[in-house]
Amino acid sequence: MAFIMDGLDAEQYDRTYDDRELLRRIVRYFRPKRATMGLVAFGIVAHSLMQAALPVVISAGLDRVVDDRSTGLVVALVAAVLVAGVLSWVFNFIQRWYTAKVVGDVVLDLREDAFAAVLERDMSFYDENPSGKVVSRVTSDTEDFATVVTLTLNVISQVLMVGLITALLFARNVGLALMVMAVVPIIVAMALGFRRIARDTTRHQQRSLARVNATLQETMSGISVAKNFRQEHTVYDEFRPINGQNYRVTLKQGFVFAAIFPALFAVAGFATVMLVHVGGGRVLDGTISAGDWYLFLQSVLLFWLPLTSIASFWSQFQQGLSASERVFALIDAEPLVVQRDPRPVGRLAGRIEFRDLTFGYTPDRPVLDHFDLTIEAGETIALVGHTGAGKSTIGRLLVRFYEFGGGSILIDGIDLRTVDLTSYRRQLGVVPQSPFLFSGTVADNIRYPRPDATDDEVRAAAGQVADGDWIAALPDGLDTEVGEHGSALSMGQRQLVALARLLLQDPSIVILDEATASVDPLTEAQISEGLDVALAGRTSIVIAHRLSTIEHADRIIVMREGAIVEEGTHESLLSAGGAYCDVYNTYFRHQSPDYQPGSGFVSVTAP
Ligand SMILES: Nc1ncnc2c1ncn2[C@@H]1O[C@H](COP(=O)(O)OP(=O)(O)OP(=O)(O)O)[C@@H](O)[C@H]1O
Repeated sequence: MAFIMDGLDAEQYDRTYDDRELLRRIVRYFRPKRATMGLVAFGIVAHSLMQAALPVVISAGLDRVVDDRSTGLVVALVAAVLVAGVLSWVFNFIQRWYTAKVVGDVVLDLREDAFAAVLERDMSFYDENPSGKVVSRVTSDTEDFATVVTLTLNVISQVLMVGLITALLFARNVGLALMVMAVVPIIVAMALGFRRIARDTTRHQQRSLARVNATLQETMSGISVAKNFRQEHTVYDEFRPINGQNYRVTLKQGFVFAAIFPALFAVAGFATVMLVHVGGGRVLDGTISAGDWYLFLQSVLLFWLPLTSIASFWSQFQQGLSASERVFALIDAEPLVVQRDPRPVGRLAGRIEFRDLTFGYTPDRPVLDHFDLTIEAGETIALVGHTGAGKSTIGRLLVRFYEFGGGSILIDGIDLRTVDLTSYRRQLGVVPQSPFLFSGTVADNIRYPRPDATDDEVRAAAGQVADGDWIAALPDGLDTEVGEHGSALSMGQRQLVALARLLLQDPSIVILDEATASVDPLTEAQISEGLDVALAGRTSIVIAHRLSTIEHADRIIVMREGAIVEEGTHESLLSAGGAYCDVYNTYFRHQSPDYQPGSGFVSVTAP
């Protein structure tokens, strides 16, 4: 059986709440909806009363008709049944209408809270939790939570009905009523026994569905790569076992749930048979009237149905409960990046110090180990080194996407752990290798860091990048729609938009991961010009991939395996013949204007 559960372990941030804690959290969402809940309660009580009244009216009518066979009595009985039926319908409608309203409102709130929590999570959270799984929590799990609520309200109504019928049965005939009651403990015991197993299978089912979602999501985001390499069949082969697992887990859940109803109905059916037998005998020997016998048989039907649904309710209730548990776990996930005593920062000069910094994405694999680096305000440094050396990691720690283990980062002498992240990040301009553009126009994207910027300010920022020449090449200028993720623009154009966005933001510190993708010489020149303007007067950390950047940098930092192995200017490092020369030969040599294939190597003389 173990293979069915492969990969369905709890996620790291999953919590297990006890039922009371969970219910307390759920109730908190309902408190503001008291007025509507009042209407629901009214509908429940009135509907239950009407339901219970029907067999009483008919039973009393039957006894009278037996004694007095008048047509008027039959007509009155029909009218009474009709009125009770219509009222029962109206109250049922009120109950369900307002239940739908309350549930809708609560799901709305819960989903907003879950989404707000998703936005708050650190980047490390997204490393560990594929976006598809997170999406499942915000969508289908909040939906399942709604089921809990609808079910709970139905069950309250059912309990009320069972209470009324029980009182009625005892009032009519204690002996028969006791016979009916004898079966109740058996049904309750069966339901309770079923409770735990239902919750476990349900939790597995939800996790496996989240796995399906995560796989689909990943496939969709990488579909162009898969098609490029003609790997559709591999993607399909990976999806099949995950989908198959969901099938098996869902089937198991179905079997578990399917077992409970027949078992409960068998017990209830047995009790009804006994009642027909004993009740019929009593009518024959004149101990009870035919009306009473009818009342018992009808009431018992009204009694079993809610009771069996209360019992089976546990299964679905558990399903919703484990869904809400997952949503609350998402909302409650502890942030790893914690700002102690955060204080807003004013305009920063931009002096950055990494002191004895230690960090690893996983605790057992440090990427930076006792790392030291000081960058002066306004200085431009170029980080170079082979792939995986830790260059991007430095930028990510500076943005505070991840929490570091030891040491400190100081900005203008202030410990980064004590700054208010909103005011700090406003002064950080981050340009990733492949700039992300949101759907909308070029102007919308430039305006992104400062939504209040005027059209003139947006135009001015765009005009500062390479004198604005690039705008003329866009079909509708700044009003050009960029398409999903900027797909309607070329890579070079996206970078130019990102630079204009940076200028509008006017940060003190820039972290720029230079694009590796090559662009045409004209765009290359425009980007180069744009960079000169964008970086001027700001502290800049450039993960450099372009020769012109390293040539213009104030200082080049050469990294290897998370440590600085060399630093200096382009000329000084070239003449030193050390690690930089090796990096130069690999990445930058061919970008020289005098480059001839197989030429331009500098000799590496130092180790
Ligand atoms: N999100 C992550 N989770 C786990 N390990 C990571 C993560 N990101 C990077 N790493 C690891 O950390 C190390 C440093 O990565 P980093 O991205 O900083 O290198 P880099 O020098 O910027 O490389 P590149 O030039 O290829 O971007 C690498 O060994 C990488 O595998």
